[in-house]
Amino acid sequence: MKLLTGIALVAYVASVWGNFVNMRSLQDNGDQKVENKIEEAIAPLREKIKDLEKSFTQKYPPVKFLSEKDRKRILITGGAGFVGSHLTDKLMMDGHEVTVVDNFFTGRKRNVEHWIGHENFELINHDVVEPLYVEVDQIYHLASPASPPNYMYNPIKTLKTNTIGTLNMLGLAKRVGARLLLASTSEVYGDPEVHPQNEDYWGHVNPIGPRACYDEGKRVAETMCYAYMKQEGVEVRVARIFNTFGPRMHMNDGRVVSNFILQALQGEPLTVYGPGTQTRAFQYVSDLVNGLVALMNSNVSSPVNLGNPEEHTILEFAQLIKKLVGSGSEIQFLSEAQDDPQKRKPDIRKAKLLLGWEPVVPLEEGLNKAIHYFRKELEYQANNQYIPKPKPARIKKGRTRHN
Ligand SMILES: O=c1ccn([C@@H]2O[C@H](COP(=O)(O)OP(=O)(O)O[C@H]3OC[C@@H](O)[C@H](O)[C@H]3O)[C@@H](O)[C@H]2O)c(=O)[nH]1
Repeated sequence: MKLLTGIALVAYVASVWGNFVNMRSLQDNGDQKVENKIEEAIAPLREKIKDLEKSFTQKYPPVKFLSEKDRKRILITGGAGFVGSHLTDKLMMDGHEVTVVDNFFTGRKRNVEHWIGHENFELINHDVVEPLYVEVDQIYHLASPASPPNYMYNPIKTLKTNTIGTLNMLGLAKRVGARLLLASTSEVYGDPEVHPQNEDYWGHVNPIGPRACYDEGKRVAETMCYAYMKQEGVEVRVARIFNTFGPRMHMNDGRVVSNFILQALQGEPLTVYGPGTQTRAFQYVSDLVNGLVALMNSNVSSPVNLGNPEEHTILEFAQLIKKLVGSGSEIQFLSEAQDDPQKRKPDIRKAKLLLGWEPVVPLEEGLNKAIHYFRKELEYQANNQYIPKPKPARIKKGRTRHN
């Protein structure tokens, strides 16, 4: 009897336990399902938090470490512009401390935004027409509108930037003992009677034509450099920059490369001014930047041409861009721009001999990079519903403001 009762009791306890275990596992399964549902719901939130964390921890392009002795404090005027921002990238990545000064007339914060917050980088919104007080070892003086439509838009401002602005920067160089490199231009040769142009050629410039604000502005800027060198002992370098192109040219720049690429990409006619027989030679921006740095750090104080000597007519150039874009755009011939230089090609023997520099990026390779850049820009602008049309190199009617 006792045995039977014991067996019944054990059986009862076992069945109660079994039920309990079953219930627990049912409950566990339920809990698991709820947990899975919650996990599913919060997974996208977790991803969002990860993205936010990433955007807070700013990542910079890789920067070399330079010892105190080798690290220079470098000022770049116009450093948020097309050429200036590529120069900023190179000098930052080489490990220097870079201060960019720009008044954002043609420069854009976007061009240097990837450095904002970096301990070696500083961005100052300042117009070089006003004096500037900073402690630096080298000054790359690039500030000036450079495309004909931009520099003709406000000729008085262009003159002030190239004259007063250059005086201010030379004054700064003198005060702090810095070396100054002036970004001069092939436009100092005007509509040249010597071909190709070497540094000894004095040029052929119309002093009262529409281009004079820039051409003469840069010529007097060169004069100022050598006056400060002779009279005050300031170390100067003068780069005569020939036509340059590449990513970060402004959509509205109005120079031939950006105009043709944008027109070809949008299926619009490529606007050739005049018959298209005028010639130019185009260098890719990275070649120019390497040349500028080589010149700054050389002992060559006389002017040096920096450009790619591969010369093409503007019509050939239009056809090449059409081909590379794969565009069906027509070529449209418009009236000739006043005082447009008819031939231009740099003689770069001096740069080769004294700096060991010459361009290395083939034209088509550079153009493909620029085309890729402008294609992306168009997509970006389309998403923002705004596509600026390139301005033609015509003088604007009416009064412009200058300050
Ligand atoms: O849409 C266009 C734009 C320009 N052009 C022509 O293409 C040639 C090149 O014109 P750009 O405006 O690109 O440049 P430019 O050679 O006139 O001036 C440039 O010279 C060297 C640099 O210092 C400066 O960046 C800039 O002043 C000119 O003959 C111009 O008339 C066109 O045929 N169609």
